[in-house]
Amino acid sequence: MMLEAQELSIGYGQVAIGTGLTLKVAQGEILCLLGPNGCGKTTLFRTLLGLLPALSGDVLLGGTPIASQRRAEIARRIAYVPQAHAPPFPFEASEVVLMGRTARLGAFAQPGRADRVAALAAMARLGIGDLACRDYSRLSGGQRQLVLIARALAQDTPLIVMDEPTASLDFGNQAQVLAQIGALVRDESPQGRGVILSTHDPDQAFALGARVLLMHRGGVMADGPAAAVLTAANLSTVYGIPVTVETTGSGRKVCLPTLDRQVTPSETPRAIPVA
Ligand SMILES: Nc1ncnc2c1ncn2[C@@H]1O[C@H](COP(=O)(O)OP(=O)(O)OP(=O)(O)O)[C@@H](O)[C@H]1O
Repeated sequence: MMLEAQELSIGYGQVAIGTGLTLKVAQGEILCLLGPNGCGKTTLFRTLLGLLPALSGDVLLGGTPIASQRRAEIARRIAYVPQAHAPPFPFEASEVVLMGRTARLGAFAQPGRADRVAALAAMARLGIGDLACRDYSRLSGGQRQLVLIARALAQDTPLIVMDEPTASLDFGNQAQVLAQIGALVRDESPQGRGVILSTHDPDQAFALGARVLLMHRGGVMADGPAAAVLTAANLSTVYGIPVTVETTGSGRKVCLPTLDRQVTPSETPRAIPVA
């Protein structure tokens, strides 16, 4: 299963947020999307999932344009972990996870016992079995994020798209979730799963051994292995601050902003009017 986009333009109405976006991710791969606030990562995800129409270009899921696929069909191929928000209605956390099973069943189908078992197993795997009966709307931001990741696991798809999956997690849970993402990609079905995630922490791309797509000024600045894309020069250009990339004693690369030589904050990209 492969998700790919060719020369995609993304945006809202007549206003393009990004253009010329070409990317692909296959099972067994992690693609890490990095770019400043407001550069269009969430917009790109919503377009890749068929939730927002592309302004131009195609999104192919399993070789077929996503616009021609039914929602239940898409939900069997790709799960989405959005940024966690408080929902307007109270649900038990396990019911939220169960929605991952319902999504793949299609309209009117009811989840059965096997679906409930799968939902609880996904929660147990992420170490949040004890949250099953808690009111989701009263969980902390980080607990909600873990519930949404469990929902994606329960959906059991070959591809998962995660929008800043570690954003509201504490230090320990960030490491736990990164380890889970690594495991998901490696040890599931023979081909593994594919994951696309966005993050504001370039070190995570190194930790995951991910391929990186670096967004800048409405386009793709670079796409390739983390070590090739996350150079001091590229990071300094994209984020507008001096950055060095160093190697730790254990051999992992880390990115360090130089705090005493701050230049201008990275500017919020302006929308590109469609001609
Ligand atoms: N529904 C909408 N209608 C019009 N413009 C929108 C809408 N949603 C987002 N935008 C604009 O699109 C641009 C890209 O937003 P998006 O949320 O995709 O960025 P992002 O890279 O995910 O940001 P962050 O890193 O801060 O989460 C922003 O300028 C934002 O204001």
